[in-house]
This record gives sequence, C-alpha cells and structure tokens, in this order.
Amino acid sequence: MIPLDRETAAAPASYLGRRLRSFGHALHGIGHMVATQPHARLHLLAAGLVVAGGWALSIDATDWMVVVLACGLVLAMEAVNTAVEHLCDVVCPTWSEDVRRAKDVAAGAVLIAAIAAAVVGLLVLTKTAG
Ligand SMILES: Nc1ncnc2c1ncn2[C@@H]1O[C@H](COP(=O)(O)OP(=O)(O)OP(=O)(O)O)[C@@H](O)[C@H]1O
Repeated sequence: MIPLDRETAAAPASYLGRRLRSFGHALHGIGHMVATQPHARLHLLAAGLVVAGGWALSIDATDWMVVVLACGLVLAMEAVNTAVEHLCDVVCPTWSEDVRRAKDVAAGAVLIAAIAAAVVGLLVLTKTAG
C-alpha cells in the first residue's frame, strides 16, 4: 500500500498545478466509472439520444437548460453510487446488512434521478410537439 504522504509530496507546488491535478483526478474518476459501470454507459447513451432528440426537435434554450441539468444529475448520481459501492467493497468485502442498505440507498438515488430525468424528457417532448 502506498502511504498518502508520498503522493502529496509529489504534488505540484503552484496553485494552478494543484487545481489541474485535482481536475485530472476527477476526469480519471469519470473514466473509471464509464469503464467499469454498465449503467453509466447506458445513462451516457440515453443522454446522447436525448441530445440528438433535442437537436432534431429544435428545443428552446430553457428546455436545453432543464434537459442538460437532468442528464447531468443522473450521471452525477451514478458517480456517487459508484464511489459508495467502491468504499463499501473496501471497508467490508463480506456480506453485511449495513452494506446492503447503503448500496441500495445509493442505487435508489440514481433511480430517483433517472425517473425525474425521464419525466423532464416527456414534458419537453409533449411541450415541443404540442
Ligand atoms: N457486501 C454486501 N453485503 C450485502 N449486500 C450486498 C453486498 N454487496 C452488494 N450487495 C447487494 O447487491 C446489490 C448490488 O451491489 P453491487 O456492488 O453488485 O452493485 P452493482 O452490481 O454495480 O449494482 P448497481 O450499480 O446497479 O447498484 C446492492 O444494492 C446490495 O443490495
């Protein structure tokens, strides 16, 4: 196991360097989520379809704002769910009722965001078509 201070000792000294390094960590996390989580790839595919649909229907700027926020919320929840799953697996690799509850609640957060995003998509669609 690599001690945490070894990593921080190699940190860039400048403020901008540290911010860029943090940005890189976040991008690495997103890449890891997409590479390891089939649900994340499905959410990305759905977001792509929604963007294509919005483009085809020429939805207005306000609708774009809501649609982008809804898609972003789902992907952000999936990222938090992935982090919770990882932490649970490291802290407790065996079966545990507490882990089951924690993972189920985290998965529930994704489901809530996905349902809300689907409702937003339907409302935008019916508003634009109507
Ligand atoms: N250590 C554990 N103890 C008890 N239940 C667990 C444990 N690990 C997983 N589970 C149960 O299995 C479900 C799926 O957990 P898993 O870590 O396999 O996530 P997953 O397959 O990526 O699912 P998703 O991302 O859809 O939530 C959890 O929601 C939980 O109910």
